[in-house]
Amino acid sequence: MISSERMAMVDRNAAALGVSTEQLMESSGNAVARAVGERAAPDDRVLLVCGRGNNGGDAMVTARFLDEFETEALLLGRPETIRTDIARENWDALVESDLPARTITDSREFDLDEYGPDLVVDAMLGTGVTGALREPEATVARRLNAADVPIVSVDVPSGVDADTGEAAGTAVDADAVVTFHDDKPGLASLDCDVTVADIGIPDAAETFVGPGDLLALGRDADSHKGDNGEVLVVGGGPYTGAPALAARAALRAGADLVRVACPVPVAREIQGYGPDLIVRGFDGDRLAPRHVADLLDRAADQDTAVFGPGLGSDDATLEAVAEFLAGYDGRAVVDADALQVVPEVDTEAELICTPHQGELRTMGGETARDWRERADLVREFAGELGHTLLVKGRHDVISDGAETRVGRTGNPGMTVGGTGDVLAGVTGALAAQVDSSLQAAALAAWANGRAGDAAADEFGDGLAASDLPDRIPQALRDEGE
Ligand SMILES: NC(=O)C1=CN([C@@H]2O[C@H](COP(=O)(O)OP(=O)(O)OC[C@H]3O[C@@H](n4cnc5c(N)ncnc54)[C@H](O)[C@@H]3O)[C@@H](O)[C@H]2O)[C@H](O)CC1
Ligand SMILES: [K+]
Repeated sequence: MISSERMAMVDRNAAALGVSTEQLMESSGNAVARAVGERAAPDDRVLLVCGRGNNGGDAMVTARFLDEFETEALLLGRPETIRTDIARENWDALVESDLPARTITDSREFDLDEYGPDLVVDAMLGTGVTGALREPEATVARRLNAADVPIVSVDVPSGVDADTGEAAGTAVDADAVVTFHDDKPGLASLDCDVTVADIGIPDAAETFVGPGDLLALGRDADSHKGDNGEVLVVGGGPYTGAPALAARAALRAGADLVRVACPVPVAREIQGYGPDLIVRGFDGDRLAPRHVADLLDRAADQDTAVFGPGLGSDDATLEAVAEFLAGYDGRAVVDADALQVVPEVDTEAELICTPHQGELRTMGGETARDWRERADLVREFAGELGHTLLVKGRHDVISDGAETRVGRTGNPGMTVGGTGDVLAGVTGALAAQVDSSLQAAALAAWANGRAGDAAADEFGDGLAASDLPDRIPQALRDEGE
């Protein structure tokens, strides 16, 4: 099963791998033609009702594969208003090839008897539908439903939400659906025959994080709690730079407000780094259990907490981390020494743990040289922990026990100290902006690696962790093909 949001991501990732949407449309249209071929008799009249989006584009391709039938393509709207280049090219190809193709702009022009079809292909709207069908689609759908003619829908019956199976108004009552790549959650509840067609999307488009995953950002902006997230970084003690790196990275990854909680001496030093960070020190030179109540208070107003950068591994510090997590029920990123308390702690919090392979072993997890084997081990361990794991390596493996993604950006120069702190900060910021922890962690690993690659272009193996944060914004942008 795949949601429409994820499908759009996979589609974009496939294009980044060199499998264009145009190629996918060709396969989709071909698959629909095969399904029609199985249902139609020779000389049958087949009417393809095409909308102006890519769903319609699929059926325009289908028309080229159905020349043994009496096929006619009907476009709802003027060709100039076709919404995508690839759909328009497929329409133009029909017209140029002198294949039967007509357009109507007004539903009053739609008279099914005029075509007398033995079968109708419904390609008015696919996953791009929002709300109730508008005109002329709504009237056309009603007339198709009223006629006694079999309907094969492309991807999803027009007007139906592929995620829920619901329709906000009239929707096509399909006899069969040819859906692409994977089954859609909304189709099961419909009374029709569903065929899933392989359209040649490589597995890599789902497994490897890519530019398509950026679609998780900035969508549904209205539905988010705080606009772009508030992050609390808890770190510092034996190390000063770590919490500052994480905090700066979180800002660059789009968090609106980043607060740092750290020992007073560390706070003084971080404040010297500039005006962007809101730093508040706690007494002493290490995190200790006496600080926990105040931290829980502060964390309650944040979207995410980032725990670990530079905290060290004093017994009292680890005890404080465990106490914090036991009392916290929000979303938190846990990194570095703080990771070792995770397996023992009983928490309501939703954690994203970012160990390297050594830290993973300390947590009780197993690892393997081969990334595919490692991905299986990480998925099992994430399932046992009940948290999301982002295991760093040449291939970063991200899993929540159910789904697994792999990030393959980055370079050997990134083994320098501090790049993990940057990643923890980016993860915290993205976890404050994206609904799914898995998605946030996957995107963070990918963007951090890209920032590292951009830094390596300039500095080679001499790159420093502090080169990364300012390269995060570009790394979170889709530069297109
Ligand atoms: N995902 C893939 O890998 C592939 C999918 N393909 C097909 O493309 C469609 C989705 O195409 P898209 O252009 O995004 O959207 P639609 O064709 O569904 O809609 C187009 C257009 O319609 C307008 N619209 C939205 N809501 C309504 C409404 N209620 N009434 C009228 N008009 C409406 C809106 O402007 C939309 O932009 C997918 O289903 C597959 O069939 C490709 O083949 C490539 C591979
Ligand atoms: K459709």
